[in-house]
Amino acid sequence: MSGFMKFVILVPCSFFLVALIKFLYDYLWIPLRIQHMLNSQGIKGPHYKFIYGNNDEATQMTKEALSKPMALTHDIFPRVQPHIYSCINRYGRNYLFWNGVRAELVISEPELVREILKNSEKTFPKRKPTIYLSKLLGNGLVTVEGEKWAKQRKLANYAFHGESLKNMTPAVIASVETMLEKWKGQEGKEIEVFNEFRLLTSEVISRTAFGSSYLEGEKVFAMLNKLSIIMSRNLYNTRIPLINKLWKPADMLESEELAKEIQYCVMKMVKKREDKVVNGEADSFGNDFLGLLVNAYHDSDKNNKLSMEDLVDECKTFYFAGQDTVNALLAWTVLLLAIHGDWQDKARREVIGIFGNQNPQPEGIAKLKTMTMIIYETLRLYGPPNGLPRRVAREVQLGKLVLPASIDILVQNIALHHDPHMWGDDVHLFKPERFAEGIAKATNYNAGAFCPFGLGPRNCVGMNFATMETKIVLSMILQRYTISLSPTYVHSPIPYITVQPQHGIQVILESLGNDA
Ligand code: HEM
Repeated sequence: MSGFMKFVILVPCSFFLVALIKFLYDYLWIPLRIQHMLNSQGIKGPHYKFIYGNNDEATQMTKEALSKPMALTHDIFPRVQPHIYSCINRYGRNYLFWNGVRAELVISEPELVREILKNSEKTFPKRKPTIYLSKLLGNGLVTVEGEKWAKQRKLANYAFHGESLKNMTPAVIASVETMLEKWKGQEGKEIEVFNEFRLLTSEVISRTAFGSSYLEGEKVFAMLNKLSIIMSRNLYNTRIPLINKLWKPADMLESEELAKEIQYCVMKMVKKREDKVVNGEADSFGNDFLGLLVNAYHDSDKNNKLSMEDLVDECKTFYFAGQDTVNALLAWTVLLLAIHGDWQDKARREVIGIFGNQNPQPEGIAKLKTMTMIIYETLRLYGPPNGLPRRVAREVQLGKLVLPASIDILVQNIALHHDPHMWGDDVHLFKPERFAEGIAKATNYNAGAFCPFGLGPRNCVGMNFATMETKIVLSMILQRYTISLSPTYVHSPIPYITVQPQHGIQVILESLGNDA
């Protein structure tokens, strides 16, 4: 064989060999080493399967669990996260899951949860978002890191706290009034409230944060909703090396299209704000959240400046997070009140005692103790199910464990909230009295045991806004109607980013004759 021929054969062979060794190192050696390291510290879990990890089992179990409705109980954990439920029962509260080739340490021990979430800025930061999540939220506040996060968080804190919240009350009330106006004449008939609350919460976030109406954001909401469904069905999707670079599945193509379209719609809204100032119709970009963002986009100080891309992502984030979450909370609370007439009566007595037949006002809202207990208990039973994702930035000690750098962590809040060791044998019953003396007492001063809004620096920036909105909506309904569950209701909680009622929530309202 000539020297040239040897060269032609040997060079590609050596490349192939190096690539193969690297591939086996990444996809076999590293996972097995991590598995051994954690197993030897007592962390067990289903075994690593080459490339796919445990994703196929998780997908299969979820499909099966969701294939039919369930009895009307609140024991939803085995249904909405069957794989996690079965692993916790088998391997304990902390176990190792293989999301493809990524090691994911699932944690549901309150002390460790607290430590992770309190140190979410540096030691346990957020993960790089999956492709589908980045299409949904981009570099918005939920996913962004470091200095950019600090800058964006400051703006959001300002827009959704204290005085700003008080100023939003009239817009929330006006949106509820529009919904209630539509309900007039529907007494004794069936109303599907999940969809009603979808429109309402869309209207509320549009008016309060973006100074527009639901109609203006309608397209954005619909597209974000589609993106969140696509993301949920790809939650346990394995990324196969190379193939994912060469071929894009239909879901990916659709997500890219939707993300482009959303960007276009949001930029149009921003332009409208800017034009008002340019045309002299307004002397500032406004004091609402969109106004603050547009101001930051025009800021000449580069420390405060926001790029157009970040502005669009922040709008996407708040349109989505501000609507989807409260929509689900309201719907499940109404279901629980419809089933538990005693708590419905207690909540109504409290509302009438504080507001009479008048619209809610901020000072009174702060006094709604029974309603706060009901909201906490609803969030415990039907809170967001997918967990809080983090990663380990560098080798670190967590409790007694030593964790290797760059593995992922999943704080499993649904497991925490449905844990009988923490909440007792009646864990699946709706008992708001658990929270009669506050969260600290209910959790035995274990901050990590109940965190529907997260914990630590990355906790929910919209928490006060969400509870204020929920309390206003429920107060205004309870002032006017009794709620009972329609016999047509089918209990089928389904996990998207929030837990949603698959077939809606059908209730029957009877007027109390108090048209406030
Ligand atoms: C019932 C309603 C809500 C629930 C249960 C909820 C839940 C959560 C949770 C658990 C987190 C922490 C995520 C993590 O640690 O990885 C979070 C963060 C966040 N939430 Fe909410 N949320 C709600 C309403 C809202 C509303 C109304 C808004 C906007 C107005 C909002 C905007 C955000 C944002 C931007 C973050 C990220 C904060 C950061 O990382 O600095 N949320 N939410």
